[in-house]
Amino acid sequence: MNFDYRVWKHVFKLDPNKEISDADLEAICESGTDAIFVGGSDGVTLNNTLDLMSRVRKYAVPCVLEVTTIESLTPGFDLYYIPTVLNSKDASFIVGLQHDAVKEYGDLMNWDEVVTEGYCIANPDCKAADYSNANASLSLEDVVAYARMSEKMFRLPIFYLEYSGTYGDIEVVKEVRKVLDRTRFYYGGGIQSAGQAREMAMFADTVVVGNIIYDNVQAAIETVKAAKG
Ligand SMILES: CC(C)=CCC/C(C)=C/CC/C(C)=C/CC/C(C)=C/CC/C(C)=C/CC/C(C)=C/CC/C(C)=C/COP(=O)(O)OP(=O)(O)O
Ligand SMILES: O=P(O)(O)OC[C@@H](O)CO
Ligand SMILES: [Mg+2]
Repeated sequence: MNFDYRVWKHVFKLDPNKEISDADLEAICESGTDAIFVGGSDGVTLNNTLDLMSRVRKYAVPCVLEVTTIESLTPGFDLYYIPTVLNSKDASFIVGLQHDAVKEYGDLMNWDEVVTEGYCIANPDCKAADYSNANASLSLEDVVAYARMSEKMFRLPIFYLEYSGTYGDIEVVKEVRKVLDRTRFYYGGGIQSAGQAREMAMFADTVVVGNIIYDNVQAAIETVKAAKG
């Protein structure tokens, strides 16, 4: 197990609001992926988060909570990924919810476990865009500027290009690659096959695979080797 998120090339994102059988969960956790992320954009509660965490914890794989609601925060994860939605029209999703959480938990926090993700949501039709009130109809130049801001202005550890639910534009991914050096480049959205995982992994540092887990677990598992090479 390697807990250094800076070397992860492939991660699975499990949604606490979705059912997964024990057999499929075992296959996912033992697939050779670098980490399991727990997160979703709706229906995430403390109960379903705790349930999924305890099931993933049976396996020797790093387990990360991607925090989308303050109610689902719980100890027990290896790392806490905190999104800031760079292209939100609502300051709550850029710094507001994070401010509320740090006010409440600041004294308890182990900052070594906290990793901030600069999210750029590029699929206007996804739930995450709706939930965070993002201006997700972006040109290539818009996305590249958010990537540059993440690294050069805000020194964020992660820039996350989020196409949740749809396969992204490879030309955009290629251009983002060119402007990121120290900030880690996460790509997520619509990966349904080994070929797509391999294509995105040529440019992104870390490939995130989500929904296909629930539709075709075998196809999901094949993305691991494809992304990690
Ligand atoms: C108590 C305790 C254990 C404390 C530990 C200390 C600690 C780590 C504290 C953290 C403090 C902190 C700063 C917390 C942040 C709190 C918070 C609520 C932040 C908000 C972050 C934010 C802007 C969220 C919105 C971003 C977003 C929309 C993400 C969605 C990404 C995603 C999961 C997309 C996929 O969704 P899905 O449901 O799968 O969608 P589809 O159905 O379309 O596939
Ligand atoms: O569910 P998919 O479309 O694979 O996207 C993965 C991840 O980026 C969602 O936050
Ligand atoms: Mg999903």
